[in-house]
Amino acid sequence: MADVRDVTYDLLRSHDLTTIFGNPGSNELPFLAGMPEDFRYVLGLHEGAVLAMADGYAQARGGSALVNLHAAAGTGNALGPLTNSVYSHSPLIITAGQQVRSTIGQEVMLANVDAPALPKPLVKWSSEPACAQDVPRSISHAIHIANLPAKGPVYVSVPYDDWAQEAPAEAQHLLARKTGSAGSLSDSQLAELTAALDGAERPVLVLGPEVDAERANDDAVRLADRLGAPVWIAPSASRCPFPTRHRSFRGVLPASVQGITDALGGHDLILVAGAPVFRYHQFVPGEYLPAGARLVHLTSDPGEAARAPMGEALVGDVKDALSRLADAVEPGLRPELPPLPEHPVARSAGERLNPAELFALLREHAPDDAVYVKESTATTGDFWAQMDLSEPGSYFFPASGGLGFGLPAAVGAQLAHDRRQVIGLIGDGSANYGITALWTAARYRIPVIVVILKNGTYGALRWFSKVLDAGEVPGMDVPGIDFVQIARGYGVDATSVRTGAEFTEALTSALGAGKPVLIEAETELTEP
Ligand SMILES: Cc1ncc(Cn2c(C)c(CCOP(=O)(O)OP(=O)(O)O)sc2=O)c(N)n1
Ligand SMILES: [Ca+2]
Repeated sequence: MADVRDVTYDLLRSHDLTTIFGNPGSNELPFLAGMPEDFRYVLGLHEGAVLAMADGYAQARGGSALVNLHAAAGTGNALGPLTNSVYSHSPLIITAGQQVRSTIGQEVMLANVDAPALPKPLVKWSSEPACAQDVPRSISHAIHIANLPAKGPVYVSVPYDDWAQEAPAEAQHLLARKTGSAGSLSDSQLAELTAALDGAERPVLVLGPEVDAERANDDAVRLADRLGAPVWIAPSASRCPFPTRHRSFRGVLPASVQGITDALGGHDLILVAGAPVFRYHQFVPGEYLPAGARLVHLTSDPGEAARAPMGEALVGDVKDALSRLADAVEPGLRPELPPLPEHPVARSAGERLNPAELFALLREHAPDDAVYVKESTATTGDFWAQMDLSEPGSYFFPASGGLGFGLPAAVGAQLAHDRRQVIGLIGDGSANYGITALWTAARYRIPVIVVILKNGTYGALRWFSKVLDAGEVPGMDVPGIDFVQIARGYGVDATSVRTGAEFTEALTSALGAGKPVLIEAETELTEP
């Protein structure tokens, strides 16, 4: 007689979900007690770090990740980073332990009251199975719905007395289940869009995170080459969908209505692929589109298609659409674009490292296929101006701007990467939201490099208070944090640097260390 727990582990194994990111409580012990030998548990000391590590792991591996949290208190701690996962379309399978089924209504200690409602609207689907016998099917349901478009996190709460119950024989069918999406543009939709692109004087591509997530980067390059079109990354970029030294690359669009319209001025056809239209940030009202421009939006997410304030949208497989368009458009209709100018020269003026110089040194000394997980909000402009990113999966940023993603996600991404070096570029403000992930990196000897950009302040907010004309605002400075001592306290070797030469030496040593290393860089304050 197989019990619910055994069948559930078999189901998780059939979906390659054998790594559990978690932080346990009494409600979780009956599930974890039976963890098979071929599973591994990655302990995070705070559920926010647990969720963000799982998100970094899932995005880096291009698949799902399994999370196990402690009832309401654990789920609540994870909601911050979960705001990012819903917008990065991360297919996270989040499970949470629940009190004994018959006591939930009494709201006994550690009861997760109204559990499925707790993570909404930050999950695509959530459930607490109506009986123990439905637990395996509910988790199967969760796995499939998380991975069907538009992908996203899901949540299943399981009372802890369910695990030992006998599983229904028919649960065995779940182990063989497969689901997939077949949402491609029709031939007539493709033909109409091909004709529009061929007929456009000055088409432009705007690419978003889904292009990188679905590994459609090369398809986008082929389309840009055949169109002779410039390429922008959609605003509030959380991934890098296009090689940044390709002659078509024009940078990341500003996150304001009028800023985008100004940047796209003169183009008559704007093709947006794999991004919402658009993830505005600073409220700068203006014209949604340049005069005479037509916008067509390709996305797998009906929600993105429906909520956009302008343009036309086609919901389908973005990689399939870009690949078929690249085959169909007429090449050579427009002159080849000129090569890109060299990177701007970056110099540090005084006693502290200019972030642009730090990024230039990374470009020079880090592996070409390094993976950057960034959560330093005032240095974004410098980063994109200095970096040469060419491989898919090279860049991750919190998709909804919720801090606490970066440092843990860098740890999770490194756990997914045996070959590529992951480098976290974390602000001295952001670092504190997920700092406990340093312990996990040390505990499991995950060789991530974490660079703390220490300018002593919430740099982006200082800039934003100027944008909002808010004047002097309290709570902007974070002086006096010693990340070297903190890192060492969590078991991670660390060093502090102030010059380019010191940074290069520390980076080179960290690259060969084979263990987690933190580099605290005293940096100048710059603007996004
Ligand atoms: C969970 C959370 N809390 C607060 C903020 C607000 N916030 C905060 C506090 C920022 C400052 C980040 O400072 P930093 O040191 O990490 O980076 P920079 O100095 O480069 O801006 S940027 C920003 O949007 C947020 N986005 N997410
Ligand atoms: Ca800072």
